[in-house]
Amino acid sequence: MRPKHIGPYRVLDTLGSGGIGTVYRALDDRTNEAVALKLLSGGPAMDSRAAKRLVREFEALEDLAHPNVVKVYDTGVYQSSPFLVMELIEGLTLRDYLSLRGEQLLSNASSSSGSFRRSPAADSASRELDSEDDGLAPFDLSAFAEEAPSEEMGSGGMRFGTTGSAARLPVPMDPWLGSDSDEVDPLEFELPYDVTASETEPVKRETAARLEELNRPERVGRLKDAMLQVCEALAYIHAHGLVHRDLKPSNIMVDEDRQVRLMDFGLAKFLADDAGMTLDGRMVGTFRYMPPEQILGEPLDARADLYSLGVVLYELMTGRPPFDAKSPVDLWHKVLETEPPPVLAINQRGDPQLARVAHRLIRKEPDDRFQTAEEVYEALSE
Ligand SMILES: Nc1ncnc2c1ncn2[C@@H]1O[C@H](COP(=O)(O)OP(=O)(O)OP(=O)(O)O)[C@@H](O)[C@H]1O
Repeated sequence: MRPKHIGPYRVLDTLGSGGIGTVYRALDDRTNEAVALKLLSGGPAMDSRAAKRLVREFEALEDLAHPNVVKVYDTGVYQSSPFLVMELIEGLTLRDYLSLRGEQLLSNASSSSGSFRRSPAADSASRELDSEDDGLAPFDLSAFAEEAPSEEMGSGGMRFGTTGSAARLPVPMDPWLGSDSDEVDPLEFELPYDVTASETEPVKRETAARLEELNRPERVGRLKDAMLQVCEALAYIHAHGLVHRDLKPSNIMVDEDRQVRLMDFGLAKFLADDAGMTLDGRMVGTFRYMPPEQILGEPLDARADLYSLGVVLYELMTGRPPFDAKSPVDLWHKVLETEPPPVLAINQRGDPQLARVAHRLIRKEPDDRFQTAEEVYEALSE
């Protein structure tokens, strides 16, 4: 049940749930200011001492201040669960922002009174975009999709080892590979053509239309601009010694002024060790965006985030992830052993510069990638 009050914050409604908790829209009783409050609950079980310890670590996030990084105002413990109070972003996730309907929502917002409040209707409309308008991969169909499992896949959450869906290396746990994930086909998204087939393979009409939508100059311009802002945010958090570890489109929001905010940075660090594992061996992060070194349980650095950024860019350019599979083991195998189809083989009219950047970001060896977010920024600006 939704709490009415969490500390001095009056809970107004639920913005959504993710792998480690629920985000509420709330009002600070002291200032009457609207905030977003993230109450952690899906992570490792903890007593109030552990929660307090975690909150003390979260306090470091309050010192961060950057226009592209969501502001953390406050932290606390509510019934043994840590919470973070953040700037409330009235906006869309990056994927929705880049969709046609997202564009409409944004232009309506800026042409009206300027208030861009995500209504539940807008949220559900934007969720539909993935399957209908945007031509994007069926994130919601795969058990290892990046989007909120609680909303779209029942109990299929896997991020931060959500209850009943934990995965350990080297052997993924059975519940995760159970019947639910077998029933859905994460490869349902149709490629414009079989990349292994002859060049004369006909391009399906509706798929060509989807690609056309992905390549609209307005959309590509917004994609590039958003990527530049994400690079600025990453450069900032990396300079502060943080690795995001769970970068994905739903952790990137864009407001009506087209200002990007990176969310959930640093949380993973506090929930996992250097290699991205929790104490009980569960992986922190979202499988689809994990670099090889994270899959292998190796220590992570800022270049892990750059890999995830590359997956995001690849997806947003092609409508499908670079690696897709029906089980985590297959996915990990592909990430470790195979090369993804070239962006421009899937989307022939994709922006070549962006495609080059995406491929360099998703190189398997961290040394072969761009080494810093600043380098990515420069490559995108060329
Ligand atoms: N500061 C914020 N302002 C407005 N909406 C937010 C804010 N933080 C999160 N949200 C929204 O709340 C919902 C849940 O967020 P949450 O971060 O819990 O989920 P997630 O990103 O899907 O998963 P994960 O826990 O793996 O990051 C998302 O729809 C997100 O856009």
